[in-house]
Amino acid sequence: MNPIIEVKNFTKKYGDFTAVNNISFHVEEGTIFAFLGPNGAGKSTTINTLCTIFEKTSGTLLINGKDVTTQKSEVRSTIGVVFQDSTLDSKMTIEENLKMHCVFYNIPKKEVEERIRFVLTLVDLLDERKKSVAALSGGMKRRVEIARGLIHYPKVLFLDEPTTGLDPQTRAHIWEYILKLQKERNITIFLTTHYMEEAEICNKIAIIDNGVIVAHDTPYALKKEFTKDRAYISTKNEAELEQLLVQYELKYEKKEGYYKVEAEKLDCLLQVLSLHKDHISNIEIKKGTFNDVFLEITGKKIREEA
Ligand SMILES: Nc1ncnc2c1ncn2[C@@H]1O[C@H](COP(=O)(O)OP(=O)(O)OP(=O)(O)O)[C@@H](O)[C@H]1O
Repeated sequence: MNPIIEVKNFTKKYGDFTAVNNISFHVEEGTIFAFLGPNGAGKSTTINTLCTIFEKTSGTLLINGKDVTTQKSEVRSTIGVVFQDSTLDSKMTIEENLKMHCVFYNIPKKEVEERIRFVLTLVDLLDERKKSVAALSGGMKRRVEIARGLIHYPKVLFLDEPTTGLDPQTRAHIWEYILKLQKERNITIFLTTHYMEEAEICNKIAIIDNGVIVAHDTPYALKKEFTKDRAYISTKNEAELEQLLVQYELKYEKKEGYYKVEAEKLDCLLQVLSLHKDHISNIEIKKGTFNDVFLEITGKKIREEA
């Protein structure tokens, strides 16, 4: 596949402070890429530099082969951006906001109507086009922002926390649109999120912490490397279970009323369970989660305050 975003040895300093420290990664065309990290990790700094808003300190950042420092206007015509905070004019209607954006992008007048229809159809808002933005729900506003980000038919769409602050149902809808854009339009999506279940939907994830990329892979590979499945066993004969766990070299922790056992060596675990089956009062096997991946790699939860 073709890398549409290429970042090599990117560093960004604010005065003496290094916010992003020599990171490299690439994003394949037509994929969904998630940039994950705790507060202050360097996500916005990277996204803003890729979108030509901030200047890099050093390194190379290319979008569709164009340099974000020396070919700004070529890059801008290739990308759409949806920021965390709404930048819609709430005094105007949906349609007026989109028309204004067409002017910014020098879209020929004869194409404006067709493009507005196209992008509003994508986010299911065509019938609402005459509504004032001030009257829209948070989820609808976000959909208008996505439509606006697509009006110049970009190849790459940047979404900075596209679903933050939205209720679960609206978040699910926004995701339907994101997946539709990828599947039907082959648009590359670069997003930041702190919802783990969203990161798991993406094709690739880069985890950034303190300005450094600490992991970069598919959700499946990251889970495989950084999480462990566990069995939670309650028994009526603790002495026997402990003796079997030791005998079969299974790592375990004794908790209040149950044993937490690492389920990596599945053969051994099954053997222990079969030998001990008459004493087991309850058993549950839990898969490792993406939260475990993040915790394992960064040593902190994605949002410490959450
Ligand atoms: N203009 C600036 N001047 C000085 N330091 C800054 C500036 N902008 C950001 N920083 C610092 O750079 C680091 C990275 O910030 P950045 O906004 O990129 O993080 P982030 O991962 O997007 O965080 P959040 O999830 O909170 O938005 C932080 O320590 C931040 O305080």
